[in-house]
Amino acid sequence: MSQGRKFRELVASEHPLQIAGTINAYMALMAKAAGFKALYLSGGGVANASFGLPDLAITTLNDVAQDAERITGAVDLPLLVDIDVGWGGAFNIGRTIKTMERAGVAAVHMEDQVAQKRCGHRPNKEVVSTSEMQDRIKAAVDARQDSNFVIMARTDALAVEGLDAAVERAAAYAEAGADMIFAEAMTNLNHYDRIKAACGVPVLANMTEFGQTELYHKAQLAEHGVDMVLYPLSAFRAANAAAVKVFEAILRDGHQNAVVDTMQTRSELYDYLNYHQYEQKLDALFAKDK
Ligand SMILES: C[C@](O)(C(=O)O)[C@H](CC(=O)O)C(=O)O
Ligand SMILES: [Mg+2]
Repeated sequence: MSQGRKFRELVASEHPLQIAGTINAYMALMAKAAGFKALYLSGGGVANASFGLPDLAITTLNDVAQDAERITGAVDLPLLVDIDVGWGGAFNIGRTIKTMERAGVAAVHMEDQVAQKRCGHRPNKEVVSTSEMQDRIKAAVDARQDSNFVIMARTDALAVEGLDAAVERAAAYAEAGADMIFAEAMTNLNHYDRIKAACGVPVLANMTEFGQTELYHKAQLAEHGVDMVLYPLSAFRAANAAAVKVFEAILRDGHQNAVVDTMQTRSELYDYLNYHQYEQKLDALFAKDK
């Protein structure tokens, strides 16, 4: 079964499907072990973590594809990838879709912001016209090889044009061929009901922290028409705060004893990596004559 098909089946069977943001392959292994069934590669995360850059349209297709491929190479769960605005015109978008499919990705989300995009939860966003975004979607749909590969359209319009416009856009994007809708930066639970009723396809809610949207319970979201709940950077933010504490403690104390208890142990690390199995294989392959 293709990864796209797996993703679609999960969306249909989980109410709602919770999707874990995993900044790299090792995080993906941990999210799978914790029980998540679908994973996410954040565009902001690639910019921040892999490049030390802000989420402001600085990273490119190849940057994101490389990180995506590292995750799909390590974990077999379906991966949703943030492709920002698709990185160009129709043929660029087509190339993006083909590259993501080749990288083993299940689904992508592409947004209706202008090329100089911003984080969805920051001020001064601008969106392209509805018809321009419909063209982006048509180019993406046309380029996919597997008809189950998921093209999700994200609308950032709520903050720019208001709810009615965002609802209309969601419907227009589904009509243009988007399989699913990412309702970005909603400020009320009822917004999801409106979007869902208008577009008639599965809807994603973004539970990113410190943004415009309250951190709702998954059951509340499901009651309001949400099919997928995204936690794009939750583990990344937590790991970052932990790292800062460790750096500060080492410099302050001259040793790391005060923070060792907060660390994942060597044996836990090895469990996630299946380390011992690799070692045993080495030993079996290259047995030393004693
Ligand atoms: C989902 C998102 O596009 C991402 O890149 O992870 C961001 C998340 C964030 O900045 O908190 C967004 O919502 O724009
Ligand atoms: Mg993003």
